Amino acid sequence: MTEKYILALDQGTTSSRAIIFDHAGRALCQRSQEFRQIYPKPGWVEHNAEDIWSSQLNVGVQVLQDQGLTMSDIAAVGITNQRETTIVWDRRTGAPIHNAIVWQDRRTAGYCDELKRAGWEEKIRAKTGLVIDAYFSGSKVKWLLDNVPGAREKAERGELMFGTVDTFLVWRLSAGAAHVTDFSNASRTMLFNIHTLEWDDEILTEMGIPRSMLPEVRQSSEIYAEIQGRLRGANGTAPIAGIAGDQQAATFGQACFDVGQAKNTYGTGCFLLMNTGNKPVESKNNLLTTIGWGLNGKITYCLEGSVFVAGAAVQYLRDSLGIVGAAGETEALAASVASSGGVYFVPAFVGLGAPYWDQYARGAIMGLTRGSGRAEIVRATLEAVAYQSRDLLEAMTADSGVTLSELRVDGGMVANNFLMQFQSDLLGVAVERPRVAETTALGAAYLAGLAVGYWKNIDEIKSNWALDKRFDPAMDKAHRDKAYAGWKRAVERVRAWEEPDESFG
Ligand SMILES: Nc1ncnc2c1ncn2[C@@H]1O[C@H](COP(=O)(O)OP(=O)(O)O)[C@@H](O)[C@H]1O
Ligand SMILES: O=P(O)(O)OC[C@H](O)CO
Repeated sequence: MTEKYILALDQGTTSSRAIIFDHAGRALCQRSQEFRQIYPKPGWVEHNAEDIWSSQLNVGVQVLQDQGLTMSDIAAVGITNQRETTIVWDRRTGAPIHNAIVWQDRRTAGYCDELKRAGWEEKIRAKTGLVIDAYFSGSKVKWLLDNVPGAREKAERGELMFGTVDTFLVWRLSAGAAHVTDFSNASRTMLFNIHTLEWDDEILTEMGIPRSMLPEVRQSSEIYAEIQGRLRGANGTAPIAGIAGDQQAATFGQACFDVGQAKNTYGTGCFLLMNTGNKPVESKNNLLTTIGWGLNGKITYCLEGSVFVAGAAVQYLRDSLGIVGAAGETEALAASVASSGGVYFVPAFVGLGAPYWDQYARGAIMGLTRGSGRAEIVRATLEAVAYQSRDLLEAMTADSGVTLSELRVDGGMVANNFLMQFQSDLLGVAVERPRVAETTALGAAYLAGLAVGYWKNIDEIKSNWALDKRFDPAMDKAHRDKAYAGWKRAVERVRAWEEPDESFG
């Protein structure tokens, strides 16, 4: 039999990627395509769902061509995606009724405040594992139904479909054969009960969201549908057999299968997830309880800390301030000075996520003196990513009782050795960067491959994990605690800055 491969489609916030993996978990070939970010108003972030679709399809087709393969050489396709981002489309035409509302979008902050005032906080946390925040899909669906002319009536007539990006892609890739999502993505909607594993009627009623719009929720590793259309090829097709939100997929790709194992992903945002096993752990420290994956009829839960802006702050230096030409330049610039000279950058462009959950915080660069130059600001930007991750790890340790001996890392920013060393210094914990940095795509590939027997079990996968570089802490505790105390002061200065917008429209 000729060798088969797994195709992973990784639809991220800033780019769509496709990667072909072999049985050893090696990436043979990859393609990526950036697409447009749309900022219609301050605090609003949208994507054109057709850009998401066309960029994802293009890279899928290209990566097969690059390797001289067709779908018939692929054992299974795995899908992983930016989470929470909300798309509503017409069931009959397949056309989205509006741009996708991106996870970072804050337009529903006012409605979330209303929910809090109405006393929903405890109930939402108990049912969904989440805090009430504009981050999650539920309030975004409500906004679309309330604001797109005719949408609510159509939804009530069963003519509209809702999906996170995984759902939309599977719907399109299967030519409308499957309207599905997996447990990990459903757990990010604020509409899903993570204990009963069902959409929650009480929350749906409160938000006025008809159940008929919602996808069927399935395991993260099973056959959902077959690839159709342009990606299919003439000689046959392959099943879509894995779906997981990108952070959960990365946790799987990092082989964090044991309770207490954790990974931190440094992409547009930063996401620290710890495997807590088959029982949900309720956070006392403002983390989220979320579903890692559903596999072989069992749910694995995670605690998650989500930071909205990490690499996006580097993009801001490049695209808005123009003080670096490329993200990679930040490493040498940051290392060119011994410290940030007391400069702190709190990149709260869209408020603050865990553990602060402040929808109205806004960004600031502070501690500036006449000596604060480009290098200091660049260094403060990278340091901010590490400080935010320390915020998450402290909460995680308090909630789980687990003191990590090492932290597995991945995402676009881990190429930055300065950041990785500073992270280790600041945490006092070793930071381990694996050889395959594309662990998100790898996780989706593993989930798809497990469903079709390409890999036998997770033990086979565990042995694929290999270390690229380990960063050991080299900063003394007094120094690290002083630097971190400065960060905490800086965060206090930016909180509750923006005036709440009561208009919700
Ligand atoms: N060498 C680097 N140093 C610092 N930041 C980087 C570096 N390379 C990439 N980045 C940042 O990482 C992010 C891209 O990471 P990626 O994991 O691809 O993100 P996403 O999946 O969210 O689209 C961008 O925000 C970019 O600014
Ligand atoms: O696209 P990423 O990698 O920034 O991930 C986005 C997260 O899934 C948002 O929750």
